[in-house]
Order: sequence, then structure tokens, then C-alpha cells
Amino acid sequence: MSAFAYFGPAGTFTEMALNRLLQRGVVDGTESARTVAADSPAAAIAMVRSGAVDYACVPIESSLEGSVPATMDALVSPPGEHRVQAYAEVTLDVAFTLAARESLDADQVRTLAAYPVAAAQVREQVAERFPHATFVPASSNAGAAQDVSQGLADAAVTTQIAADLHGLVSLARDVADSPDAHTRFLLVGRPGPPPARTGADRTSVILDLTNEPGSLVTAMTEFASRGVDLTRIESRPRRRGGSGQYRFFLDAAGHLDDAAVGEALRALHRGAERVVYLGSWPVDRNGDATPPTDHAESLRWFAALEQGGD
Ligand SMILES: O=C(O)C(=O)C[C@]1(C(=O)O)C=C[C@@H](O)C=C1
Repeated sequence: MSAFAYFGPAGTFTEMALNRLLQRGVVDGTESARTVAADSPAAAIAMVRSGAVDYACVPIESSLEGSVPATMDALVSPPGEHRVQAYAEVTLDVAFTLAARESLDADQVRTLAAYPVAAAQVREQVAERFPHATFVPASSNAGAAQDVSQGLADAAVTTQIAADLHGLVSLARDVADSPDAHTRFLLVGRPGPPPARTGADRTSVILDLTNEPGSLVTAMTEFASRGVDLTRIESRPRRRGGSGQYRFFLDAAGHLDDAAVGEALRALHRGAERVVYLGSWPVDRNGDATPPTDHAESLRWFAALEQGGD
């Protein structure tokens, strides 16, 4: 049996994402899984590092709010600790339920408990439908429902599951400022062999670069010159070692076993101060993950030369 932590409590989108990953059987041990709620993405990942659980499911990227900083910072290993590695991803459509302890008119909603990432995704809709409401921060979408059930706010921006779990009444369903809002989640474990290449994979690395002109351009060129598409580039402060020091999170289309990606990573390792491999895994919703194919052809040509071929 394997244990899986998720950013909880029960009823978050992250729990739904984990359930989807378990149904798909993306790693060993999903048939008899034990799931554990954690207070934050960082707490879920810390449980992986300490060995308390085998995997953690965490949100990584929202289509409306961008990368989730709390998760990115937690993916960076503290000095002296092993890295963590992602093995799978799932993308969920995200629409929120606004719920209260009893049926309320729109102008009776004065305080609205919301996880800040969620508030940012419904701000326009809320201003239109609940013009007198002010957001008060909650610890997660499910936490918002819990707060309302305890009388801490008039209504919650939450998930339908969490509203039901806490016995709340829905005031509005499917609320989102963009109709195709979605969030991508990662399943993170301790280091191991990546899942087999599928031909539609994502590879992720964290780079610490020397602070000198052109170091980021040079790193990105290792991918570009090999025809590898970068699907996400983010920077975060290093938090240690003084202000103005950043690290870079790069997602590339392709797998460690795609020749072009492997070569790019080896070149990065030669040039960067530190390269942390975050894994290679199948892309859930494809569109931008096709690895370059011509590179394998150049390797075949080179191998043939060594054998005396043309
Ligand atoms: O609180 C939740 O329900 C979560 O799963 C977290 C989270 C996030 O942090 O991005 C996930 C999806 C939504 O975009 C809003 C919140």
C-alpha cells in the first residue's frame, strides 16, 4: 500500500486531482492507496521528503493565475536534502461554487471566504453578482467552506464537494471569470526512474545560474538550438544568498529519453551552477509537447559514421 498526501482538507480541487491520478493508476500502489490531507503544498511535499508518504499531489499552474508560487518554492530541496521528482500530471477544469449556511440574497453576502488563488479567478463575477461582498482569506477552497460552516464569513468561494461536505447551500455554481479556467496538478515523489517515454511528455528542471550577462539566454539556447520547445519559464527568488538572486524553472516538451532533451540537459549541467531534474512524465492535455524528431536522425547518422557508414 502506498500513501498519498494532497493539499487539503477534504473537498479541494487537489483532492479531486489526486483521485483522478489514482483512478488512472499512474504509479505503483494506487490500487490500495491511503490518502492524507496536508495543510499546504509545502506540507504535502515535506511529507514526501520525510518518508511519511510516498507521493504528494500539489497544484502547479492555473490558467488564470499562472504558476503556484507556494508549490514552486517547495519543489526546491533545502541544502543537504534529496530532490523530489514529478511522475504524473493531471489538468482539471476549475469552476467554483459560492455557498452559504442558508439561502441568502445577493446583497446579504457581505463577507466571502476565499482562498486567494480562487478569489483571483472569480473577482469579476463576484463584483457583478455579489456587489457588496468583501473577500476574507481562507486556507484553501475547502477551508473556505469550513470557515462558513463555523460562522466566520457569510459565504464561501469553494468546490461543490466541499460545500456538500459542510452542509452548505449553493448560491451560485460554475462561477469563473473565464469559462475555460483550468489548473494543472503534479504527483511528486522521491527520486526514481521516470515513467517510460510516451512521445507526448514534459521534462522539468530548476536552474541556478551564475549572475552574469547572457547566462539565461545561454541556458535557453541549449534547448532552442536542439529544436526543443520550452513550454514554461518562471523565475523565483532564491531566498538564500542575498537579494537579486533568482532561480529558473523550465518545462520542456519531451522526455529525458528524447535524444535532444537529454543532450540539452547534459549541456546545461556543464554550464549552470546547479541543475535539479524535476522529472519527465506524460502530458495530460497535449498540444505543445511533441519532441523534435530530426535529432534522433542526426544521432543515427553519427552512429553510422562511427561504423564507417555514409
Ligand atoms: O484549494 C483548492 O481547492 C486547491 O486545490 C488549490 C488550488 C490552487 O492552489 O491552485 C487549486 C485549484 C484552483 O485553481 C484554486 C486553488
